[in-house]
Amino acid sequence: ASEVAVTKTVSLQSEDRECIFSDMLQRAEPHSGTANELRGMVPENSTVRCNRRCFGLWEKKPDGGMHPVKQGCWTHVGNEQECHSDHCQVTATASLTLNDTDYHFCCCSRDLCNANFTEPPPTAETPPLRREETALIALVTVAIAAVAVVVLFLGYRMMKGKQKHSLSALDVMEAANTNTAVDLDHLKLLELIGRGRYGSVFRGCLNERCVAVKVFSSANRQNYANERSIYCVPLLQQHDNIARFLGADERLASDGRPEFLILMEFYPHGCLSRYLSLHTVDWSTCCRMTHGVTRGLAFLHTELYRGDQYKAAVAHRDVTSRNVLVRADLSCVLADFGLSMRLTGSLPCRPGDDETVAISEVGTVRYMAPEVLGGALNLRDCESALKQVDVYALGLLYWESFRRCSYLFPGEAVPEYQLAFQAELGNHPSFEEMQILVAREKFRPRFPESWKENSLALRSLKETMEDCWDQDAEARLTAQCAEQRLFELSLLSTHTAVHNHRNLSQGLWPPPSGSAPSLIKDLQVGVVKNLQGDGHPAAVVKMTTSGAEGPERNRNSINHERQQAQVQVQSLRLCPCCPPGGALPSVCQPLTEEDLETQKLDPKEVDKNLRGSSDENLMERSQKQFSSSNLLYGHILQTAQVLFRYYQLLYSHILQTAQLGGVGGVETTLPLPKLQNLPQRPTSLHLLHKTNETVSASSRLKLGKLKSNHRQVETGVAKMNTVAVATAAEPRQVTAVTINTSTRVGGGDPAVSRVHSKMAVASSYSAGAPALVTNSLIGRGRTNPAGPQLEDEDKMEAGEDQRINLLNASPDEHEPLLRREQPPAESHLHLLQSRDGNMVSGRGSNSNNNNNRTAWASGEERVRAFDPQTPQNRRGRPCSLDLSASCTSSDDAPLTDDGGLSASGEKIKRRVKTPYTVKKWRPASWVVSTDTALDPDFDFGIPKINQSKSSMAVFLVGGGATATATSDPDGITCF
Ligand SMILES: Nc1ncnc2c1ncn2[C@@H]1O[C@H](COP(=O)(O)OP(=O)(O)OP(=O)(O)O)[C@@H](O)[C@H]1O
Repeated sequence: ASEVAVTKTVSLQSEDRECIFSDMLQRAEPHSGTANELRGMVPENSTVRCNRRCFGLWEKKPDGGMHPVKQGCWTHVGNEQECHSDHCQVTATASLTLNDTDYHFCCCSRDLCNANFTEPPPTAETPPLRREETALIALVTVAIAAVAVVVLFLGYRMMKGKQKHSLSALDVMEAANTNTAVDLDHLKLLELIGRGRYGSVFRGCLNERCVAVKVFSSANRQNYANERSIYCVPLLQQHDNIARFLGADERLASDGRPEFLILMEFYPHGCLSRYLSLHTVDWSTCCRMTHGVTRGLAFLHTELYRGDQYKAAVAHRDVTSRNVLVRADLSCVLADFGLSMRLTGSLPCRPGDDETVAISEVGTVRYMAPEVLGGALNLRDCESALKQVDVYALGLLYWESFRRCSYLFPGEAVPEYQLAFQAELGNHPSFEEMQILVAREKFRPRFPESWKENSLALRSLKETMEDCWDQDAEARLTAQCAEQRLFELSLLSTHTAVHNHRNLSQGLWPPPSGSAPSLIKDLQVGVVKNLQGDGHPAAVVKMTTSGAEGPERNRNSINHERQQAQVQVQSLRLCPCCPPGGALPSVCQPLTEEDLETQKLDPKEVDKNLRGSSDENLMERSQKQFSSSNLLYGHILQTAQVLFRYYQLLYSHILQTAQLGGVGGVETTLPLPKLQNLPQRPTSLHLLHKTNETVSASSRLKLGKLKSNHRQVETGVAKMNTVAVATAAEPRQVTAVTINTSTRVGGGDPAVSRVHSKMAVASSYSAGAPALVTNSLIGRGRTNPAGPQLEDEDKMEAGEDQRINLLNASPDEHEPLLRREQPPAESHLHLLQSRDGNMVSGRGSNSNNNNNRTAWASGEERVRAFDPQTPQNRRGRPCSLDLSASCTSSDDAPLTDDGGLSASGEKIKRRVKTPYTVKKWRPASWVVSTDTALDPDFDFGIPKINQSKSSMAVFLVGGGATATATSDPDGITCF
């Protein structure tokens, strides 16, 4: 036991420590501490004997010095591992701040180790932060994170942009069928050939090849990038009427700044305005030029899929005659896509945002559409709106072009070239001036004085221009429709179309021959030329039904396929309105041989024309139904079929008339040609004349400014509607039919036969069934809706200053371009998804026909784009100049082979009610009598029926097979 006690004592003694003792707080004696008491230890010289551990507490005085507060034995029972150090080391956790005084605590386990303290090592834990510091740190952290995110995002964007550019470059190579071998180092710039708003154009030489090089300064980089990216739109470069792109590059200019180059094919004639300022053009050239531009634009506007390639619809947004280039063969291409914009399924503009401004306020002021000038662009349907803007400018381009068409100014000087509105506003119209003139006053370029001639070509041409620059954007033609119109115009023989009129006006027709004429000319119906001739002489149906008297009558003709023309009338020379054996009325003149000649077309040539106007490049590749010519051909064929049937009936009627009227030498019964004899490829379309206008220029002005319904009425009825009625018998006589005009019918006394009525009747002598009801027009007046159209050439400033500067300066060069200095609208709009969630092929466009999408696989969209009856077409305005064909809906079955007399009432209704323009439709009535005797209630053969002004009716008089209404006048059936 004593040994154990000794061991314990030794052990206790070994654990004892001598610690410094002080207590500045209580001034206590060292021995007064509880622990010391417990252990019974006695302090020695401010030291105290402790059990193993000492401690010290120091405070930091304001002077910075550390003073002990308390030192002694550390008796805290805690972690046994604590305080085992030989040095009294202050730890972060043992430091605290009280009342702004820092206290340092330490403990240790060596004798006198608490006499002083040691600072914690620098790696020791940092003291806890204050709240403000923490908040600050958090804030800074968040800010840094945000900046990092932004930087990352921008970096991503830049990377994407670079990727895009490099992709574009690849596309460029692909599209231009070039490769990296195109070495711009070998490019030589030879001469400056033009200067635009965004760059200068040089003729250059690259590897022996003549090229055009458009050089953009760095300020116009965006324009350059946009133009390049549009050229790279898949499939675009395959189109014949889009300028050929050869490559793009950037390099350092002599001043050290970057400049950007676009290489293009060199077009020796330069731009269209330049060419037209130097040359006049003939009809076919002019048609070909304008048709080419239109074809290019139509293609640009069309959304296409071919295999895995997708071509977005693109709006050009700067269609001007300076942005059309002329090839050596005088065909034209669309160029300058610096402001162009991809249009896709989604709506690109949102009202109110900056992009919207970029979308709407671009272009050349002179060619800006009224809705752009007036800030009324339909931003809810940008795709359509932007296409309509293009078509407006296209109309102006037509005007500029055809004013230089020598064939439209026979016997007089062709006026100097003028830009649109140049006569009114000079070379540099301001935006405000254009706003007033075009948007507010609805003014449009005037048609030259000599264009008032109501020839077929001129009327169709003017109508097409007007339909392009219509104030109502939605009523404008689509580019596809315009293309079709131009194609049809190009098929017209101007010589006939223009000169016939004049010949007739001047009474140049030869006197009637004694024999029956082989020519029957329907002065109201128009012209149909068929392609497939067989060498037989052509026949022309000529029939006077226009009420307009005198030399200013409309003079159209129907010229059928020669096979048909041969239909047993080769020896017949008969003017249907001539009294038998009587003097030939002045209006009833047979066609001259010259006219006959002009009606004949070389089938090969026309075939070539047809082929040439198709999108054969694409078609051949895809073998899909893209080709417009196919569709056109469909239209043409349809037209020909309808007209041919009309011709058959007319012909029959004429023969019957001749028979009844005692014209000798004519067989009384001639079988109608069958439908299967129809021409396979008609060459031209039926185009209607109007009666000559008698309104004065001033009244035109007023009418034009009012953009009245007047024109709408006329366009509504100015086309032929052909209706085949009943089935049984062969038609014998058909009379027709004018509105607001006087008409000669039959072969009797002109005084009797003249019908002066709002409604004209064709009394039909028939074996029981009326055969044909024809409404051929025709009111008076003008067609130009927008403004005074007669150009007073005297007022036109002539002279050199009117000419555009051929090389370096455009009259518009310094025109303000109403575009903010921001990137021209990011043209890459969402591809497939429309805002309303529809996919490209599905989005409707509130009846707009401007959203043309072509599915290469089916061609269906393309078909719809051409079909005037589809809801996609604006306001029912037909593409074709031929009402009877173009307005026939696709589900209108063609007339049957048995003579075409089986059309149902429904079909009749549909066909008759197919308006030229829906909104502009005005009533017309057709009455067909099935009685051989005129009803006494008829006034000059016309029943007195109150014609509704808001509806149209077709009446079958006396014994018609179909009766659908009970309230009609007796004996008259209203369909
Ligand atoms: N590929 C080309 N071949 C021949 N001449 C060209 C070619 N490209 C342009 N030019 C000529 O250079 C002129 C300037 O063309 P550019 O496209 O730079 O300007 P612009 O179309 O006149 O004006 P903007 O660019 O402002 O619309 C054209 O008017 C044309 O005469």
